[in-house]
Formats: sequence, C-alpha cells, structure tokens
Amino acid sequence: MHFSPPVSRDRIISTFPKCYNPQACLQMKDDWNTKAKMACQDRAAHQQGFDRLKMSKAVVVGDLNVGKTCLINRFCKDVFERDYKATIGVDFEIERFEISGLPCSLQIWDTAGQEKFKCIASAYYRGAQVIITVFDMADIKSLEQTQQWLKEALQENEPDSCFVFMVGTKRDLLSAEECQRTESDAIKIAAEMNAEFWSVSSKTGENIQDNVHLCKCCVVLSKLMWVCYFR
Ligand SMILES: Nc1nc2c(ncn2[C@@H]2O[C@H](COP(=O)(O)OP(=O)(O)OP(=O)(O)O)[C@@H](O)[C@H]2O)c(=O)[nH]1
Repeated sequence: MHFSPPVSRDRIISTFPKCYNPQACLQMKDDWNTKAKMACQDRAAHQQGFDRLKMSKAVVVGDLNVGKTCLINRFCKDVFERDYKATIGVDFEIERFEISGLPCSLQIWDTAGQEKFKCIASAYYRGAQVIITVFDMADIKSLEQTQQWLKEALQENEPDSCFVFMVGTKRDLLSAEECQRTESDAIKIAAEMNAEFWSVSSKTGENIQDNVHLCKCCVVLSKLMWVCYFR
C-alpha cells in the first residue's frame, strides 16, 4: 500500500478563503455549500475513484517579465529570484493540499511571456480549471494585455469551465497612492473579465507568503467545480 507524506500545515484548508476586493471577487461565501461539503466527506470516506480526480490545473499567463515565475516560486518554495531568467516554453510545480479533509493537488503551470515561445506555451492551456492572468503593477501596458492573454487561454478550454484570477505583481515598487490608482484600474478590468483580483509582491511575499489566499482560492474553486461536476 502506498502512503503519501503528510501535507504541510499551511496547506490544510478548512475555512473558505476571503477575497482581496469585493468588487472583483469570484465568490463571497463564508463556507463551502452543503452539497460540496457532503461530497468531500463522502469521498474522504470512500477513496475509490479519487485518484482519478484529485489533480487540479492552474495556468499562469501574462506578458514577459511581469513576474509569473517569481509568483509561483514565492508561493511554492518561499524564495525570490532578483535576476530575470526567461521561462522557455513552460514549467510546472505541484502543490499538495488537504481541503475539507480531502487530499488534493494543484498543478501550477508557468508559461513563457515571450512571443517566440507562445505556440509551445499555449499547448498547455488545455484542461485548466484556473487561469491566472498576471500583470506588473509598475507597467500599465501589461495590465492592458491581460484581456488578450485570457482570451487566448479560454480559446483552449470549454466555455465557462475556468475560474479566472487577475494578479498584479511588484506592488513593492509603487507608492501607496500609485498602488491605489493601479488597483482601481485593475479592479475595473478584472470585473469585466469576471476575474478575482489580487495585488501582491513576490519580493516581500505580501499577499502570497503569509496568507496563501490566492492559491487557496484556486484550489478551493477548482475543487468545488469538480465536486459539483462529478456528483
Ligand atoms: N521588485 C519586484 N520585482 C519582481 C517581483 N516579481 C518579479 N520581479 C522581478 O521581475 C523580473 C521578472 O520576473 P519573472 O518572474 O522571471 O517574470 P516572468 O513573467 O516569469 O517572465 P517570462 O518567463 O519571460 O514570461 C525578475 O527580475 C524579478 O526579480 C516583485 O514582486 N517585486
């Protein structure tokens, strides 16, 4: 019989994660709905068939140099790399969680922002439950590009099958006023995209390291989706 090592404490999710801003938020609930909760309990009790379902997929897209790799590295390894190394094609990490008593893994696909790698990266968009569009809060042009990135990622997936997040990175580079202005622009676009907005810094770990709400949201939402879908 195969036993997996225990999930680390900060990956055990028993309460529903809060959103960053209620104007660009995917859900305002405090808890899982009863049906999903019961489905989790039921599956935890009868693990049969669970192996086939336990993996969720998140793809991270956005312009080059916006900080996609740093976001993933901060979340998965709690490190920050100052020197830029372009992602060639794609890369991925797997994070293990326990949600409402049920083991679950999240594949986080890091894709290249450079145009020349786009055709390789886009081949990995398919089958995503979560699309995370990333922009650099210090570069407003990258915010304008998020809609195009989302469009391309959605083209590879079934309509209405993905939860969308928009993440502004590098908030440590902005003053409080600049941050507020950029956030307010981003929230408008996120609302149009039906995306949940988060503003983070991979350098300081703000909104990534201390509270892992963003990725908790990804897992919980993708989990909710399959629980409802497969029942
Ligand atoms: N100050 C600051 N710099 C950051 C932050 N996140 C990323 N950077 C820097 O931005 C540069 C690009 O980061 P990456 O994560 O490699 O960017 P990327 O989006 O993965 O780039 P591609 O692989 O080309 O698509 C690096 O030099 C990072 O050190 C942040 O939160 N704050």
